[in-house]
Amino acid sequence: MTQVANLLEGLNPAQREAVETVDGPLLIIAGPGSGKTRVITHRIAYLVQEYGVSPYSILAMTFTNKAAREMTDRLGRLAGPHAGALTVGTFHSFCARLLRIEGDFIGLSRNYSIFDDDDQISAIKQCLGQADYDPKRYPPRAVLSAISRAKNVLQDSQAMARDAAGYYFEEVCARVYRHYEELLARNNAVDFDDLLLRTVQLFREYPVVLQRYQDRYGYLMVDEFQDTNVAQYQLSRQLSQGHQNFCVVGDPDQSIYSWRSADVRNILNFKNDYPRAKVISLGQNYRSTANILNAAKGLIESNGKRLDHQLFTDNSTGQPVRVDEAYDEDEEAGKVIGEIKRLTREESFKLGDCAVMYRVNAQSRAMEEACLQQGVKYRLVGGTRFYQRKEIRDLTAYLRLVYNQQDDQTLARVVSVPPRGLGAKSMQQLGEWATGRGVSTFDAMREITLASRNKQPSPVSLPSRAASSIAKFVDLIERLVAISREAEVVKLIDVLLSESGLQKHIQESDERPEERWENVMDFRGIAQEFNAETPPDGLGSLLERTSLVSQVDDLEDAEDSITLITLHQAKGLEFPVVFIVGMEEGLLPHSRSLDSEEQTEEERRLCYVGMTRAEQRLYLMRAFRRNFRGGSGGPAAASRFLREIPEDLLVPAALSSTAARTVTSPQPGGGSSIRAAALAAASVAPSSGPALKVGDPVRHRAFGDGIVMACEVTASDVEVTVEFAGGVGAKRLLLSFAPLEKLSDSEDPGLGGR
Ligand SMILES: Nc1ncnc2c1ncn2[C@@H]1O[C@H](COP(=O)(O)OP(=O)(O)OP(=O)(O)O)[C@@H](O)[C@H]1O
Ligand SMILES: [Mg+2]
Repeated sequence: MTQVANLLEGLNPAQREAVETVDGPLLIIAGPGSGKTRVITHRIAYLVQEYGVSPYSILAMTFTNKAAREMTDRLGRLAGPHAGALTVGTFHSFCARLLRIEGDFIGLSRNYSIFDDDDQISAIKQCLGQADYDPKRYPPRAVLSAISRAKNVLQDSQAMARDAAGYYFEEVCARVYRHYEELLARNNAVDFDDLLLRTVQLFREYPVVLQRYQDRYGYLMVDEFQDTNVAQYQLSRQLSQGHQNFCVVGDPDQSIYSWRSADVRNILNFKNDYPRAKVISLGQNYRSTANILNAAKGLIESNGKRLDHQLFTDNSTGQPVRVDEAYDEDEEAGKVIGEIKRLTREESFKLGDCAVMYRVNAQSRAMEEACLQQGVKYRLVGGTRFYQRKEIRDLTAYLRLVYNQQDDQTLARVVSVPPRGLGAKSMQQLGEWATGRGVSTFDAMREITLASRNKQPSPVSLPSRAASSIAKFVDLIERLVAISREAEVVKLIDVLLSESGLQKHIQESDERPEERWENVMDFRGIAQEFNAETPPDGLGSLLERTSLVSQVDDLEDAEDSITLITLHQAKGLEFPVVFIVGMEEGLLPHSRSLDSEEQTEEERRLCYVGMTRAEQRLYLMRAFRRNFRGGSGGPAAASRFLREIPEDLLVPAALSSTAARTVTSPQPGGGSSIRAAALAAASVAPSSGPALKVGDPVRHRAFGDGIVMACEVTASDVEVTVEFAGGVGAKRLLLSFAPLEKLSDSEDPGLGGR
């Protein structure tokens, strides 16, 4: 009994009510950090300890495996040895297990396989062929997405076809879908969406089976209910039909998965589907300081359609949210790491207290590198490490071969990306011949090419197609080698990308071509740093850097390490210190979301989720330039979200960067009064106007003297065009960063009046 008392003690009255409501449907809608997940875990422990409910009959669904693990951990502490008998997992893991046992009913044998992304795409390609559709007109990725959407609303191919009548693309997809179903069946396989769909179908067609699971699971709970899709909701309804002991917790303001067909309307439907449902809201946030909470609330209020609910905290005010700006993503990363080091040195924080969150995976690259340079351990949640991504490995393999043609290992990788008609058999023959003569594969290729150029018979008998492929390949590599000896690294990369066909290969790939190309451009941005070295030393240094970075896998699970994580994956988690990087228009909100208000609102919720992960410190960072946008590093305006946060809760942080890097571009740090004025103008508040006007004479630390030709106020800065004397010409500069000094009129360099 004392244990039960303890279970309830740590709860406020609303939470306690939720825990004690053990029978019937229960809907808990509440904001971040209000204890929703805590209520679920306590409720489970309470059911077991107070009511003697068998843990075997409790099913709790979470959204990610990580969340499931965290809940099991918390339950281990609360429910002790009972915890093992509980079923806690994601919808997908629950269904996968169920289908292993019951799949026979619907023709799936026990050893069925689950198709991953690559498998799915090649299956779709095959099906497009069977149905006689041109994959150029019907991109497999788009077809697969349409099929996935149909599956998420529980449509099989027939249902999809019925719905598609009159919409040509959908009709095509429905036909491909039918072939795809057959293919999956032939392979005794399912895809990710099928796990849910097939389980719901199984329950529908075999009530006996459903009955068994209804009997077993007398209590059902779902966390993060705002992110369930139709299939997940349907499955929960089936399971809870009889007893209706169904408890869901969620927060409409944190719904961030509509792109995966999650439907926040499930929360609203809940009240219709379960009219007896008790609704409880939890108003108190226990996670964050008042400043952090209020900043987040200020942001989310910009969303139009919201269920209004109260959210307050008794926590201390805490420090203001810190906002800082950097020249580019590397400086941004350097500043973040510098501040984290300071927090661990001067305050009581540990590395494990700190998390850095970002919108897209490509942003992890700069952070990973800064960690490495500074010897700070990190763990990357989800996502492949930057240098291990396929497109980056392909590109660096080319560079490595150009640097050292004796590397057979690397040649083997490069030779078929993109495919160039050199089959495994030819390569094997070639390899054997080379080994026999004790030369590298590339040298052997060179000999063959030389022979054919001199119209001599080939020393190895190869199909003529292979021989001509080899000659082309040798040509390509030799040309690149020549360039590498005289040109800057970036130039080499550019020629390589276009002439090897790698660029086309990546941009036309089926798998996230945009994101992959962004990664390549990000890599190009890194390479820029080595441009200054004499060729081919720059290439050598670049390669050294990349291999160093990819050799530190063992850092991954280190306990005392900072966490690098996307905003999407951060859902449900909490950290004492949070940095959100890349607060820029086009990134957060993401450019793909800008054409619809609804999607922009989802981006705002995503930012809200990120901010509300923070317990004590929150930092919002932006960079003026970001290399992965296309290598040129176009300037980006500050995120509108920064302006939407109440200004009095923010302070400029002016963090110092620890990154040891040589910068050739204009750098923050000039001490002129114009800079101060411009910084004020460039703060998160809308600009108060330029401190320079057209015609003003100015002096730049590097470019010399010039005249202001144009001033343009952007969202967060002032862009000035200055015509410099002495053959330097016109430059466009960001006022807040350019080391510009206004001259008195008597110092006019004499260009004026044009
Ligand atoms: N009554 C309470 N007393 C003390 N701490 C609490 C109380 N309720 C919740 N907490 C703590 O507040 C933090 C947030 O709780 P929890 O993670 O359950 O919130 P949540 O509503 O699930 O948040 P999110 O919406 O972000 O998932 C946790 O550290 C939790 O232990
Ligand atoms: Mg939670």
